Amino acid sequence: MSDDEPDLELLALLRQHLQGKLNLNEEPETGVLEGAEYVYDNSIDVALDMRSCKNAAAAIYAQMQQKQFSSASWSSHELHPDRFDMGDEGTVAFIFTMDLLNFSFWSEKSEAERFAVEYRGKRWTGYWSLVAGLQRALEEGIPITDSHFWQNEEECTLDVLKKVFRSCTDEEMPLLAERLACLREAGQVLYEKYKCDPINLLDAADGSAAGLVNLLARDFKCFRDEHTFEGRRKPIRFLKRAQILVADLWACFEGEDYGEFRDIDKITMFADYRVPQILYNMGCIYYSPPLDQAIRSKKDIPQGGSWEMQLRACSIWCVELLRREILKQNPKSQINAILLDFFLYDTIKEMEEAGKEITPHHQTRSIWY
Ligand SMILES: Nc1nc2c(c(CN[C@H]3C=C[C@H](O)[C@@H]3O)cn2[C@@H]2O[C@H](COP(=O)(O)O)[C@@H](O)[C@H]2O)c(=O)[nH]1
Repeated sequence: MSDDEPDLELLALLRQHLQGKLNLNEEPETGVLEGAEYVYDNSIDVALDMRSCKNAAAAIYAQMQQKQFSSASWSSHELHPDRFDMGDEGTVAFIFTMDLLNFSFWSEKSEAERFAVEYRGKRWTGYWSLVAGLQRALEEGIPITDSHFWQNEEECTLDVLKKVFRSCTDEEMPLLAERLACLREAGQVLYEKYKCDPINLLDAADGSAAGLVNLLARDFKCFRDEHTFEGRRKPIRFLKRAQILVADLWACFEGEDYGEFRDIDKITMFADYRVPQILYNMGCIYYSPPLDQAIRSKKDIPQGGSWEMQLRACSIWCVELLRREILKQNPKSQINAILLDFFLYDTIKEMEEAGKEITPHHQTRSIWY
């Protein structure tokens, strides 16, 4: 659109504002917490144990203090991009690509046989296989974080994506075709609306975390993680990858530059398959017998079904209650849902690494988490 052409979308927004239908000065909301509480209030298969939540809040706070857990912990992971090495634009492109593809790494195979990426002399599984694959691809000269590449159907093929995430076992990364579709769609949307660069998306969000989450959900189908719950007219919004994208930017840039968001505390826990697992193992949430049995016997839990919706929403609500309890016990606490979530994810991974006896996470194969 040339400069002298009127921006019809902006004119429509201004007209609504002048008619009092829309307050442009109003800070945006994502609606995630409201939806989570609604599902929690209407859940029969997932419940919260308040006594355990109180105890867990105290234990978590003590451990976070002891570890001096902060947004700086993000960059301490050896595979996460170092923004000083990669440059600001390269880092934003990396994180955008990473959170476009940040879903569904779980495997039914053994540790030795499950999908794994070999990089820097180590075998990386789960989320870290994604990060390792991206880092390795860049080192091999594959422009995997460039949206022009994603749109090039001759160059960015399924075979190239298989190479990017090639496994050192016989198992391939799950949902590779779906991951390619996410890259294609994102490339197309960035071309149409954001001059091919996710930096322009950040500029459009104008420093609002909720605003950026809403832009991602509005413009990218592959970020629009919202689903109906038992006939409720308004969909329940989880927006997990849109939210973790904002959180990863905030943590990587330590709240400055491309990580500066005035309303970062509006971001909720990210409804994945790991945090519900640790909340269950801490006794904070518990399940109806049929759901408990299904998870323990590693049955597939259908995406979008009532059980899965309750699992995701009640976990968001549980982390919100933990955050409030921590604040009540420690009025000076600066812990937001992001740091709590990151800590819980890292903790369950450490427990698994240490061979601790933990019950399985729920198994839903989906592009949403
Ligand atoms: N709620 C939540 N979900 C998270 C993460 C992360 C990694 N975040 C890093 C950044 C800062 C933190 O300190 C972490 O080091 C991945 N996931 C999700 O888990 C699943 C992968 O599990 P597994 O297959 O076992 O690796 C998959 O759905 C993935 O999207 C998190 O932090 N919170």
